[in-house]
Amino acid sequence: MECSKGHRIHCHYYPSCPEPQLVTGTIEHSDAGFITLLLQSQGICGLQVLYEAQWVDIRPTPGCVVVNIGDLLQLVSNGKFKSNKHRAIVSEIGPRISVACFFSGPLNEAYKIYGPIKELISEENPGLYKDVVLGEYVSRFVSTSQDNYRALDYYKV
Ligand SMILES: O=C(O)CCC(=O)C(=O)O
Ligand SMILES: [Fe+2]
Repeated sequence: MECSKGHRIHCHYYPSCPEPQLVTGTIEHSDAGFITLLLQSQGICGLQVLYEAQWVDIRPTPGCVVVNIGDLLQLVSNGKFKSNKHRAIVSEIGPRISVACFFSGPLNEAYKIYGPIKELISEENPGLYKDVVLGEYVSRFVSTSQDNYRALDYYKV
């Protein structure tokens, strides 16, 4: 599927803050691509995942990388893998660094099409998503990422 083609690396630096409850580090979102590998600096907790309507801390563990499932993997797996909602909060104890590597497919191939894998679709398991054209999907993601709506929602059958 060429999902590792065109990966991007984002480095985040969250300064410490005396009033962290007043500040957002990274707003609630799910990642748009297939998979994200996330490395966190040790000692300070910041990443939280939404699980059963609660924000759960994902503590940095030495030698471990967090693997986040993204919206495109949810789409091609016809919902078998579910992308997770997450956010990053800031801390009063000190600054935090995270490095995210996004595997989002060949982003320079605007006309690349992704859809639910045909072998996963049957009469009992109908396709849940329409095909997406990668360039259009990325534009939708950029224009919807500031609200609570995901680009993926546009492609539900
Ligand atoms: O800084 C973090 O732990 C999360 C960053 C993140 O979710 C992202 O870059 O998509
Ligand atoms: Fe993310």
